[in-house]
Amino acid sequence: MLLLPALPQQLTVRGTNDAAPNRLNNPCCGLGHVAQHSVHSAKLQSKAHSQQPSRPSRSRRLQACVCGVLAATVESRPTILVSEKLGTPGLSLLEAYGNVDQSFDLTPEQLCEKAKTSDALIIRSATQVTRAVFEAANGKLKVVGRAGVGVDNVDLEAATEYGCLVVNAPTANTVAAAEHGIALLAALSRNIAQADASTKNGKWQRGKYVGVALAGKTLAIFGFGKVGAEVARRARGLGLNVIAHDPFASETKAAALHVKLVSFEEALSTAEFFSLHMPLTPGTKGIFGTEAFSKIKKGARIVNVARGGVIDDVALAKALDDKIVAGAALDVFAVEPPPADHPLVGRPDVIVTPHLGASTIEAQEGVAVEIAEAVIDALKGELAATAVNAPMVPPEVLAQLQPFVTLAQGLGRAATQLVGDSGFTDVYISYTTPRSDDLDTRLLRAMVIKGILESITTSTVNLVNADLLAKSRGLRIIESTVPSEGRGVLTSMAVSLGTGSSKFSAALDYRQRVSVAGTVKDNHPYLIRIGIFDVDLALEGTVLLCRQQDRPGIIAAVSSVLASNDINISFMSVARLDSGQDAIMALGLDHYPSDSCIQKIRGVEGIAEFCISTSS
Ligand SMILES: NC(=O)c1ccc[n+]([C@@H]2O[C@H](COP(=O)([O-])OP(=O)(O)OC[C@H]3O[C@@H](n4cnc5c(N)ncnc54)[C@H](O)[C@@H]3O)[C@@H](O)[C@H]2O)c1
Ligand SMILES: O=C(O)[C@H](O)COP(=O)(O)O
Repeated sequence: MLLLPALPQQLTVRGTNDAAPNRLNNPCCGLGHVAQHSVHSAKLQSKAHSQQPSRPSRSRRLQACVCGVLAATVESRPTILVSEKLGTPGLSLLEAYGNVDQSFDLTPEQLCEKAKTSDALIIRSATQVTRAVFEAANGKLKVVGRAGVGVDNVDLEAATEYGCLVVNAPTANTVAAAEHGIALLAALSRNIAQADASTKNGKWQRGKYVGVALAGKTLAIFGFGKVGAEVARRARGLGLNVIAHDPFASETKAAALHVKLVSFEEALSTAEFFSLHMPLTPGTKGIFGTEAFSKIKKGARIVNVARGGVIDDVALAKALDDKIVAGAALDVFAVEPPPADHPLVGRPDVIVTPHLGASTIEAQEGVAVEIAEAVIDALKGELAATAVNAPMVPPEVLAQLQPFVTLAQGLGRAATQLVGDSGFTDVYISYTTPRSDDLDTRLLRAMVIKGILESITTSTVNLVNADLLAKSRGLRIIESTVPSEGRGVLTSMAVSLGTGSSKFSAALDYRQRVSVAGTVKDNHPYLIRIGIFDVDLALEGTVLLCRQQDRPGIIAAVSSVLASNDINISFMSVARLDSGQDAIMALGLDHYPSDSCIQKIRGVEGIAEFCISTSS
C-alpha cells in the first residue's frame, strides 16, 4: 500500500462521460454493475462515468496556473519595501496595490530584517541585495525590482536559488544616461568643471583651460547596447567619427548608425575619446587596466557612465600621471560613494558626478512606472517581460500553454509519487504536439520539475529556479517531441522517471520506467496513461489506485468498504490488459480514507496493490 503525498491543488477526480448514468454518486447504488460494464468495454481502454463536482471558475484556475509558474501569489495586500527614492507615479501604482514601506539608508542588517516580512523589494543602485538578504527572507521575498538597468548590486545566483524573480526597468533611463555621457564628453573636452570652479574662485584663467575639439575626432564606444547606441547617435551629430567594440553587437545595427564595429585593441589604439557602456560582469571587471592603458592612444580622454568596476582605478591614475590619458570623466565608482582617499576623485584632470546618469525627472518617473508595473505583475503571478533571472515567455506563448501548466506539474508530481525506494536521476518528458519544430518547452519543463521536486525538497520551486534546482539535485532532463495531427499547441504530455522500481508496479512501462501521460480537456488536466494502462481520470483530488485480478466482485468489494466508511465515490475508471489478466481501477474519493478503512481495502481478496493520491 502507498499513501501518496498531497497534491497542492484542492481538486476532485472526475471523468469525461457526462452523459453516463450517475450511479457512482453512492457506491451502494449499482456500483458493481457499472464497474463490470466498464471493465468489459474495451481492451486496454477504460470507461469513465462521473458526477460533476463543484470546481473553481476557469478564470481562477488559469490564474492559479500562472501563479504556480512563479509561486508568487500573495493572498492579502503584499508588503513592498522601497529602499531608495522612487518616482511618484511608480509609488502611486504600488500604493494602490500593496502596503508600501519606504525605508531608505538601511544597514545590511536592517535590510535583512525587513526582507523577512517583505513580498517585494524595490531598489536602485545603492542597495546591495546580497545572499544574506535572500537567506533571511527564506522564500518570503518573491520579487526584487531594480528601478534602472544595472543589476550588479543583486546576487542573482542567490535570488535564483531562492526562487526570487529579479526584474529591472531597462529602457526608461537609456536616453538620460546617453545624455549624461555626452554632457561629460563635452565637459571633458572643454574643461568645463575645472574652469567653472576656478572662475567661481575669483580667477580668470583663459589660457589654462584651452580645450580640444570633438568634431573630426574618433569616439570609441565600448558596449554598443541601448545607451551606447544612443551615445553614438548623438556623437555623430557633434561631428565625431564613431567606432564601437562590443563582441555581441549586430553589424546591421551598427551599420544603420554608421558605426564601425572593431576589436578591443583597434578601438584602444584608434580613438581620441572613449565612452564606456558595458555592464559590470566577471568579463568586464577591470577591463580598463594596465594592459589596456598600455595600448591606448596617447592623450586619450575617457568617459565612464557605465559601472566603476570596469576601470582599474589605480591603473587609470598611473596612466593619467604618465600623460597617456589626458583626462577622465567619471559618473560611477567601484564603491559608491567613493572613499575620501580615492585615487581619482580629487585629481584636477578628472571630473566626477555622483552617479547621475539616470537622474533626470523624466527618466526617474519612467523607471518608477516601469518597475512598479513589473513588480505588480510578478506579485500577481504573471510573467514579467523584464525578468532578469527567468526565461521570458512571450504572452502569446503563455496563453497557449496555460492549460498545460497544471498538467505538467501534475504529471511530474504523480510520477514522483509512484517511484519506489530506488530513486531516479533521469526524467523523460515527451510532448506530443503538432508544433514539434517550434514548441517552447521551458515553461512546461519547469512545471514538471516543480511537480517532481515539490514533494522532495523544501525549496520554493518555480520558473526562476526549476532548471537550477533540478541540476543541483542531479536530475537529468531528457525532452523529446512526438509529432501529432491538429492545430493546438500540444496534444498530450508524458513524464517517465528512469527508475527500476515503483510503489505501484502497474505504473512501470515496458522500459521499466515509472510513466504517466496526460492531456487537457476543456481546460482541465487528465491522466490518460499510467504505466501501460490507458486510463481516463481527472488529475485532481483524492484518487485510490488499485491493481487487481480482472474478475467480478473486486470492484464491488472495494466500493462496499468505502461505502461502509461513508466515503462517496465521485468517479471511477477501470482498465485492463486483457480479459482475466491484471486490471487497474482508479476511484475518485470525496474523503481521504481512515487507517482502518485502508486496512479493510488491503484485505479485499484479489487486490494485488493499491495506493492513494490526494490533494488535501
Ligand atoms: N550611470 C548611470 O546612471 C547609468 C544609467 C543607465 C545605465 N547605466 C549602465 O550603463 C551600462 C549599459 O546600459 P545599457 O542599458 O546600454 O545596457 P545594454 O545591455 O543595452 O548594453 C550593454 C552592452 O554591453 C555589451 N557588452 C557586454 N560585454 C562586453 C564587453 N566585454 N565588451 C564590450 N561590450 C560588452 C553588450 O553586448 C551590450 O550590447 C550598464 O552598465 C548600466 O548599468 C548607467
Ligand atoms: O543602472 C542604472 O540604471 C543606472 O546606474 C542608474 O542607477 P540609479 O537608479 O541608482 O540612478
